[in-house]
Amino acid sequence: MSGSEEFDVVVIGAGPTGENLADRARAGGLSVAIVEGELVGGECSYWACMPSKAMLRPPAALRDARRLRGAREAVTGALDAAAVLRRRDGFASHWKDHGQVAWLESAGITLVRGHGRLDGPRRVRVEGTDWDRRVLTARHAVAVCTGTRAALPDLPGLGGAGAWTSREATGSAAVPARLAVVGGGAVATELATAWSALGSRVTLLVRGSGLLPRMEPFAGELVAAALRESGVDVRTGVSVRGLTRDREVALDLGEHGELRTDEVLFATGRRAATEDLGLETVGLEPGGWIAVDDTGLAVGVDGGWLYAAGDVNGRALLTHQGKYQARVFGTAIADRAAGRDLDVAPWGRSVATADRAGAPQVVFTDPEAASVGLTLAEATARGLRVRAVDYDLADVAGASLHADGYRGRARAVIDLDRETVVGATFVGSGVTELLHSATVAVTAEVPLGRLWHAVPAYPTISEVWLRLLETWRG
Ligand SMILES: Cc1cc2nc3c(=O)[nH]c(=O)nc-3n(C[C@H](O)[C@H](O)[C@H](O)COP(=O)(O)OP(=O)(O)OC[C@H]3O[C@@H](n4cnc5c(N)ncnc54)[C@H](O)[C@@H]3O)c2cc1C
Ligand SMILES: NC(=O)c1ccc[n+]([C@@H]2O[C@H](COP(=O)([O-])OP(=O)(O)OC[C@H]3O[C@@H](n4cnc5c(N)ncnc54)[C@H](O)[C@@H]3O)[C@@H](O)[C@H]2O)c1
Repeated sequence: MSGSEEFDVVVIGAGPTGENLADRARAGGLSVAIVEGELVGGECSYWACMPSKAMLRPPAALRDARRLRGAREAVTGALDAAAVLRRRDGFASHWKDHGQVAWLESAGITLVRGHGRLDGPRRVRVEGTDWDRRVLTARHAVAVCTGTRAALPDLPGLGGAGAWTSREATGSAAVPARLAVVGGGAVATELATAWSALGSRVTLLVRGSGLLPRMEPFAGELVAAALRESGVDVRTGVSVRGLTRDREVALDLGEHGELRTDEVLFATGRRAATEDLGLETVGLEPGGWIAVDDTGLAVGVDGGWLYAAGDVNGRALLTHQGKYQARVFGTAIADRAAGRDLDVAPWGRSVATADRAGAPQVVFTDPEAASVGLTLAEATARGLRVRAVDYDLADVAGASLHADGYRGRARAVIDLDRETVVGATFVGSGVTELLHSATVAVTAEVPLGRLWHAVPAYPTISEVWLRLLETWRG
């Protein structure tokens, strides 16, 4: 089949960002087509957030029980890895997308399956499997929401070695006896944690000096110490020079010798999925991140019609930030189409200010690492006059009740001129749900004087807020 159809908005990529942007534009009264080349739901649903967290939660529950005298006595068996992976398969919807397709239909969004490419201003050419080509024309906007792919280093032997990316590492049905993980970011640390708990002997090969380099240094230090205690061989300052596979994989580590393993996961970052997107037809360079302004408009494209949201613009590679941008940019598209004024002052309705000032992240390692806003180093680099206030979470009553021998730490980064919190980091078991309180404090710019009246319930881990404020006041 071949044809040309017109919609108010055409979205390329139906991951969490594309779905939400389409929904907002539709809610604003616009007709919307969404183009998807693989599964509706994107990376997050099938090969990233959902399956990885489903693999991490059962081991975490088991660890929690084992950390409590009286409860640990009731834990008599071992983790059932096969059952964990079957449960994981359910959270990945068995890699089928009919649930999300039904949602698109209920929202009145037209799904066009196939690979989308820009074909000049406001036009998207789609190549499908059961028809040659469809051309979609957008009256108001095209939104690129194509996400990222794993970025692999250019190493001798990598192509033929059957190395894992995050896709295989979140989808494997078998537990490798030995697994090498290359990288030190969120993907590497979470998947090293998961596969180690499921029974693999894991070696973590980190090029830099520590883990989780985007967070406060103590986050990576605490996570590395716990990984080592759980049996993971964490090696820093190590680079892979090349690899070969016969029955097993041999990694050349240069002066650090050779490592033999059954599987190797490269968790070495992401690259924008823009290399085969027709960007050259609208004057942009293929292959890179698509830079946008705070309303989502692509920089360097005339006419105010091309938007990019989510991972593909490189602002914050997190599902919730992609969905946030989708809400903001989708509403801006509808407002512009209706001729309504935008609200572009910082924190206004039409701008994604939180990407730069208040993006939260939880890394679901053991201990969990949760952060929002700026680290001390980032705040200092931005020229802010700041002070870091630290507190040992083990000294909080709620934490000591949560686990025997609790280990963890908290930091608030205080803007000394405005007396507000510009960043916060919590590392410890059970801190994930604490993070949103910090996100509210940072994005609402709550003055410390008022935060003093926000009383945390006793005895919860949230009492760390009181301790941080007491430490600040001295
Ligand atoms: C292992 C792992 C774990 C993660 N865990 C978390 C987590 O716990 N929390 C969190 O917030 N973030 C997590 N992330 C990051 C998260 O997955 C991404 O931020 C999120 O998926 C980005 O959403 P998106 O919609 O922008 O892009 P994607 O989810 O990548 O979706 C893009 C969609 O576009 C489609 N597409 C691409 N090109 C085309 C084209 N030319 N034509 C048609 N369709 C196209 C793709 O098929 C895909 O469906 C994790 C990432 C990884 C790798
Ligand atoms: N829980 C979560 O929120 C979560 C979980 C996973 C991923 N994510 C997001 O997905 C994105 C991708 O995560 P990631 O961990 O893949 O990327 P990353 O960029 O955070 O970390 C990549 C790591 O690989 C290392 N590296 C890069 N090239 C290398 C090379 N050639 N050899 C050896 N090491 C190399 C880097 O030094 C770094 O430690 C991040 O933005 C992350 O926040 C979020």
